[in-house]
Amino acid sequence: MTILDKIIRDKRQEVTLRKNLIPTTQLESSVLFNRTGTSMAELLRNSKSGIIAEHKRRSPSKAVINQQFSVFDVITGYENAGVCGISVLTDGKYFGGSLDDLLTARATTNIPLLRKEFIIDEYQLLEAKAFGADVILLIAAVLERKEIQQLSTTAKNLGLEVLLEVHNLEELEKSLMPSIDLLGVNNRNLKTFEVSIDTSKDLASAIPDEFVKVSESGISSTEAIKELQNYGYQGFLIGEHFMKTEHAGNAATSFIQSLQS
Ligand SMILES: O=P(O)(O)OC[C@@H](O)[C@@H](O)c1c[nH]c2ccccc12
Repeated sequence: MTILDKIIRDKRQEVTLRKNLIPTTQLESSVLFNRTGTSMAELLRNSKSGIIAEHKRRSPSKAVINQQFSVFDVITGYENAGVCGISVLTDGKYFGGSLDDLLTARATTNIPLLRKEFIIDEYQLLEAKAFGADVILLIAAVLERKEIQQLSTTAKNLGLEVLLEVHNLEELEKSLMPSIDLLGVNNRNLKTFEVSIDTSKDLASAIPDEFVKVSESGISSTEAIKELQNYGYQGFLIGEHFMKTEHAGNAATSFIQSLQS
């Protein structure tokens, strides 16, 4: 059993419990439910740097990254750095995140927020909306085409943008559909944790132009970004490289400054 299989097995149990705890009617009565946010896809299309910075305390591949920061400080720092979007991990068991982190982030900034989660059920889309997300993640490695179709259509109807994540050509080919806004290539194999930005380069030409191309994971240099920009990437999802420093916001600031110079 891969780590990804374990995460999904646990996620199914968790979602069943959550559904019993908080009915959908309660999620729908959140003051955030009818909020219209800014489009992350649009910001990325018009940005020079295209950074999506991530709030990430720990991960199965790295254990602890940073447990000290407050969500408020990280989000404020990222906003001041000039990022296009912020990704907030909400999985508790493997990443130490929570929906409360998302809510705090929402209370802190108007920048588009991605709910970084293993989504397998429409209930999680309602949660995303109720806790202030603008974008949701769907991972092709754990979903069938039909599920991607259903979840992305529901997300769009809720006013959420959809970032679809793939790791190889097969996942990409099964996932292309009009209800996807952003196409993310994860440079990290979620089954083996191997990381290579060649994954983004190899898949670039197979991604149709209507999708905003996002390269995810393992990015730690501005050179890598410049290279990926030549392959048509407009979004760059960076977690560890910022979160492992003394001050995530300052790290993002100097990174974006050196990208623009
Ligand atoms: O910390 P990194 O290597 O910069 O990676 C960030 C982000 O891409 C990564 O956290 C991620 C990409 N896809 C995921 C799916 C689930 C959990 C986490 C992820």
